[in-house]
Amino acid sequence: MAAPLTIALSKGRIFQETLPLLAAAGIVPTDDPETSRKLILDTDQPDVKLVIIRATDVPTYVQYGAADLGVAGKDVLLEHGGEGLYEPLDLRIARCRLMVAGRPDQPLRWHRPRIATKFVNIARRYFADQGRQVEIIKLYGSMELAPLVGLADYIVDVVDTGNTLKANGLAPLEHIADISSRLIVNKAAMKMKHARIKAITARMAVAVGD
Ligand SMILES: Nc1ncnc2c1ncn2[C@@H]1O[C@H](COP(=O)(O)OP(=O)(O)OP(=O)(O)O)[C@@H](O)[C@H]1O
Ligand SMILES: O=P(O)(O)OC[C@H]1O[C@H](OP(=O)(O)OP(=O)(O)O)[C@H](O)[C@@H]1O
Repeated sequence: MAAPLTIALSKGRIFQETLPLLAAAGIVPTDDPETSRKLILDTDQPDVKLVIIRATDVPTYVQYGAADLGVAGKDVLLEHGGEGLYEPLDLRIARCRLMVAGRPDQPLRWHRPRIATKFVNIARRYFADQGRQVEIIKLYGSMELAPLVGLADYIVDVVDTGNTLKANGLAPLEHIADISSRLIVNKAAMKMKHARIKAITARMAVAVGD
């Protein structure tokens, strides 16, 4: 009898892009998170469940072993810190870049410019590494608004096409990191359920062309 497994995923782009990779590992959800209100989804394998949570909560569930596996953006993992997790596979999905952005025409506050972001740890580390003093303002979304209304001088956010920045008169200024989503594994589960997790990782690795 195989060890039961719980996999943490977020709705939206990660769920959609993870579906074919899960299928390659022989796991097919029998509930759809976009239409179901259930937070624990069944799969075609009776011993494999999916838990559907906020993207930023995925590393926390896996860190504490509430889920054995998860899929999380590298941005979310850098912000979380990665404690209690292994990150065995780059799934190469939900690709984007973490950038500093701002209004190209905006007069800059040279003394401690204000940075609005939901990635406060990443931003603090990035500017500290460069010896730049900044004031970080924590937001939970729509960061692009902050420079438009004078809340901040710059933002730190993910950028893909650049359309959101452009639509708001902002421009990408500095590149912090290339981002993609990663398979993450609870460290204890990696020991206790090693064969099962290794098999899933190997099949997903083939599917992503690793
Ligand atoms: N525009 C984008 N293009 C490609 N990938 C993106 C884009 N925006 C975010 N991502 C990546 O996809 C992941 C999930 O993004 P998603 O928008 O589903 O969640 P979120 O809204 O950032 O999280 P939360 O709901 O916790 O606030 C992000 O962590 C990031 O790695
Ligand atoms: O460069 P672009 O292609 O315009 O993508 C960048 C946007 O994508 C993300 O938001 P998302 O679409 O996930 O909406 P959200 O704010 O609800 O997370 C991010 O916060 C940017 O606003």
